[in-house]
Amino acid sequence: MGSGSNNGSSIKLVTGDGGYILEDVPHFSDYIDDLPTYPNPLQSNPAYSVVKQYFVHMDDTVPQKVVVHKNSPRGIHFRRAGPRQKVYFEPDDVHACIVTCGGLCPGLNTVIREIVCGLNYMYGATRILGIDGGYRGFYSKNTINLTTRVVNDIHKRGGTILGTSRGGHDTSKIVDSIQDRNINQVYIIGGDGTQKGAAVIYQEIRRRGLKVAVAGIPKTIDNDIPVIDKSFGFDTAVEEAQRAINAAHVEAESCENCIGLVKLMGRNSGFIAMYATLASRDVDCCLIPESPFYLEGKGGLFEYIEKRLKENGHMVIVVAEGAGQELVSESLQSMNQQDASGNKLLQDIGFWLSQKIKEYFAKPNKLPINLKYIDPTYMIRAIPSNASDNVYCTLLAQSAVHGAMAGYTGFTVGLVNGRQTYIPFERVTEKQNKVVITDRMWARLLSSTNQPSFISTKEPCHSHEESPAQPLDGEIFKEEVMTNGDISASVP
Ligand SMILES: Nc1ncnc2c1ncn2[C@@H]1O[C@H](COP(=O)(O)OP(=O)(O)OP(=O)(O)O)[C@@H](O)[C@H]1O
Ligand SMILES: O=P(O)(O)OC[C@H]1O[C@](O)(CO)[C@@H](O)[C@@H]1O
Ligand SMILES: [Mg+2]
Repeated sequence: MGSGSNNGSSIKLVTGDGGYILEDVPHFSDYIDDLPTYPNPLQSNPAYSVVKQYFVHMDDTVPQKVVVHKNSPRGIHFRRAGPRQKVYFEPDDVHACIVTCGGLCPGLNTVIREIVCGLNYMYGATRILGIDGGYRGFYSKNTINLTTRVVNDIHKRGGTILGTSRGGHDTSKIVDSIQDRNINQVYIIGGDGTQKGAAVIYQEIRRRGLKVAVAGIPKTIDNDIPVIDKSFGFDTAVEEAQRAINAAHVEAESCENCIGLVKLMGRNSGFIAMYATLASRDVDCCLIPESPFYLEGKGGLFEYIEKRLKENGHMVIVVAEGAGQELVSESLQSMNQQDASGNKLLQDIGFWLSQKIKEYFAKPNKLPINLKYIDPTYMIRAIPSNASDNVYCTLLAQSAVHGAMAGYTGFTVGLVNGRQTYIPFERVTEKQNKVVITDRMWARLLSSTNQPSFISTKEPCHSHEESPAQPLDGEIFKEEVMTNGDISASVP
């Protein structure tokens, strides 16, 4: 076994036989000497002490890649999440806080609830503060006392009882507030931006030599966080999107030459649109940011709509909000506006597309059409999480609590190949997860909708700089298949 850190990266690397690499997460002992440890109170907890091997072995790790060839190196692993024999906090020492940042997502309240209940019921820790309204709440708002009583029913509600915001990340003010309040466990729930913010908070805490654990719980309705199998709330959102698609289908079927158009969320990644389409089977065309499309001419959207209406008398189109942004900018003046976090504000592709389709079919000799536009974007993320997401949120929250109690810090919890793990912040913030349009999942979608691929007949309307060329089976590349359908490739 060897250890060190990667070139140009701060990740703790441990190497082993057969090309084994552990991308480890930081621990208090990396920068604070001689900290006392205590036996894990779960050892005498009647619920857990009956579970054989309840504690995670210190050497347990989870491979990032489970599809391997006989000569493949063992590759990258992440530390397995779960309770450890020794903890770094006594129950009365713990002073935790929880913050939620970025957009809403089903399951936020469940994660908050389960952090509070996990700390209390598993570790006897009761001092837990809620930070009001995202990062800026650390230095501009009063805190909220979170007890098991306060959080008891919150998982049945959508949104976040703590409130959320974009922007306002002032690292020194946030860490000053953590230090002034004697907080020693910080649970940060949010998307890619939030995890970047959590990484700098961790670095500043470490620079100040504080015994404060920083744990991230990845949240995003867009499912754009890399490495992890999928983000919580995604399933719930896809399920809710079905209702809108179903309504569009019922409307479209009910009158002649009718088009039902549904806009779904997905700023840079079209996972919601893709999964909702695959699940529904009523969709004739799914447009996502990763797959450029065009309207006019051979192989274009209008030609396909005409064909489908002639064949079927109706059709359903699903468009992700980030799709075709270049097309919209070409015809409307692009304003290049950003939100408070610096995310590009999108033009309304759904409304624009509705207008364009109506204009096209209003021309002489074209089919007279009816178009029903449904925009359920905020509805799919403002609902409570479904049963499966509730369980998933519980496991994520408990994993975060176990990690912080065991002295790990600077980590994001995440499901990797079905196992709970601790992942270094850098791994989940270095890129965004996207639908790979040369992957089998997108091929499945194309074959289910029969839509044109919009590839090759015309120059793409926008480039693919961010997504590397993805090889299919049989090429000389190794491929890394994630359960969310992503494939990332590297030369052997
Ligand atoms: N590079 C960064 N460094 C520090 N803080 C950041 C960074 N990027 C974003 N943040 C902060 O993280 C918070 C959330 O970011 P953002 O609004 O991009 O949402 P997100 O976490 O990506 O969630 P989502 O995109 O799923 O809604 C904001 O308060 C923002 O200021
Ligand atoms: O709440 P806001 O700022 O309008 O956020 C909208 C964005 O947030 C997301 O839901 C991600 O959280 C995107 O899908 C969407 O573009
Ligand atoms: Mg984001």
